[in-house]
Amino acid sequence: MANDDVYVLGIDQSTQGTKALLFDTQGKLIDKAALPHRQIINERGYVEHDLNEIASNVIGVVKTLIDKDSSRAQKIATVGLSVQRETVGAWRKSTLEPLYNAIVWQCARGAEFVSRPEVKAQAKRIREITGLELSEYFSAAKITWLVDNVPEVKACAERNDLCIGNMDSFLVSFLTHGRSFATEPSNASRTQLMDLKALSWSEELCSLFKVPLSALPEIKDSDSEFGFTDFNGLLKHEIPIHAAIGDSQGALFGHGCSKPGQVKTTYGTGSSIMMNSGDRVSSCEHGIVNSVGWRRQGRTTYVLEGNINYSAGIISYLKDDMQLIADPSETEALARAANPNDRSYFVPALSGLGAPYFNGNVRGSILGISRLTGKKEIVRAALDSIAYQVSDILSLIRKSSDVQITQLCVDGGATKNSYLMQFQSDLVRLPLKVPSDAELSGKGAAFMAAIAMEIYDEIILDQHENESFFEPVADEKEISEKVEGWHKAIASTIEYGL
Ligand SMILES: O=P(O)(O)OC[C@H](O)CO
Repeated sequence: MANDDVYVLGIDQSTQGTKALLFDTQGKLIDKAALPHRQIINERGYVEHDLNEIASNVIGVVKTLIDKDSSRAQKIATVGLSVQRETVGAWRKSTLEPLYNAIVWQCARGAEFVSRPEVKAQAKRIREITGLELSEYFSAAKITWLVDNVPEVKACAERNDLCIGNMDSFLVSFLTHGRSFATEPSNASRTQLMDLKALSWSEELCSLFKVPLSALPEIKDSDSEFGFTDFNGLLKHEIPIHAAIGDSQGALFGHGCSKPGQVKTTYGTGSSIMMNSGDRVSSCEHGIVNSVGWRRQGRTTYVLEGNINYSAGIISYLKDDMQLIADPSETEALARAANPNDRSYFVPALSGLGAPYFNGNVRGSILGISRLTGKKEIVRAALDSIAYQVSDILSLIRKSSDVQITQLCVDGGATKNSYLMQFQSDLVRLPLKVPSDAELSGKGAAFMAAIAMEIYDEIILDQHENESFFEPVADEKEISEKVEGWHKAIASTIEYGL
């Protein structure tokens, strides 16, 4: 088959849904399909996903693409998988039958275990081994919960019939009908079970978190051949799954941030701010963690990352809960029309504050209101809070690394808001690059697979079309006064919350 007659597939299995993206040999996105899945949330706030529903959606999105043009069934040459991170499942090795729903990254059910004194006493050691703060956010404590609460998990472990893994290894198992069971370091580094330098499972941590080591997948390079699939007969032939990556790292790769010092921010419900930190694990400030970006052809790229609990999600809150707006697109005009003399701040601690404050008890606030403060000003303060939080994390990343940052690449729905993008650029004093393509995570996975298969040349990572830029223009003194006000607002909110 001539190389100009092939397509590359990216699967983006994220928290809210599953997408299939089809790229041509020039790397142009030619079609996509998406399916949502249920968010299963119980009265205790535990968050789960049905693994069978997700597996069937992966097939469903590929089917939609094939149904539109059946010639695609023989032209797709490879697939890369990008997945929500930390979410973890357990299934039978022999039948692939899930033993429980996947426990989603947002789910705090591991909190009791990580707060036990004997576990907390290991926090420093855990950080030394994994680069991560001890937290129920990562997969390890979620697995502990599965082992302690789902009898079949223990029983299958005893019979050597257990697989435990993140969404990448689950999909690899499912798509290859159990012939492969493998993960890679960008996902494994978010489990809190992987030795960040050795890139292997830590026996010490598996024992601490009661994780049966033999049930964990093999850790391969991110651009390895993970096995072959024909998507349950949808394709005319089996194709190699030639990349797997965590979605945030996939977006970094999709942005083309392949050099140290390159940074991206994703504006989702929360935000991940991530910098390529090169081939070494850096020492970093409290609030920032080290993870693996990817390992390709035997070479590891590390990243520094900070996460915000509530960033662009505040726009949905304005719409659904406060009912101040009918549609997110209204926020830009409202913010631009806001009174410049209004000094109100919106601290969006709707589910506590993440990095760098890490305070789960604090509740949100709106401060500094006056007769100047109305709907427009509240909307602007909410948008500004997104940019302030990103800027706080970026300051920590800057302190953690001596590599100079020269640009911030951004993605996610909120990048359409040019008021927000301009304010972000003014705050971080960096040019912002907004790509025209919205699907950075799936693109990153697809491109990684296609480069590994020599369908694309590495140079494709630097080729972007129709991107837009924002340059810092605001007066620096004015910005630093605003930032000072923001930090006072945060401090007062935390004081009240405690
Ligand atoms: O599915 P997303 O895009 O919300 O990303 C989830 C992250 O990977 C969680 O760490």
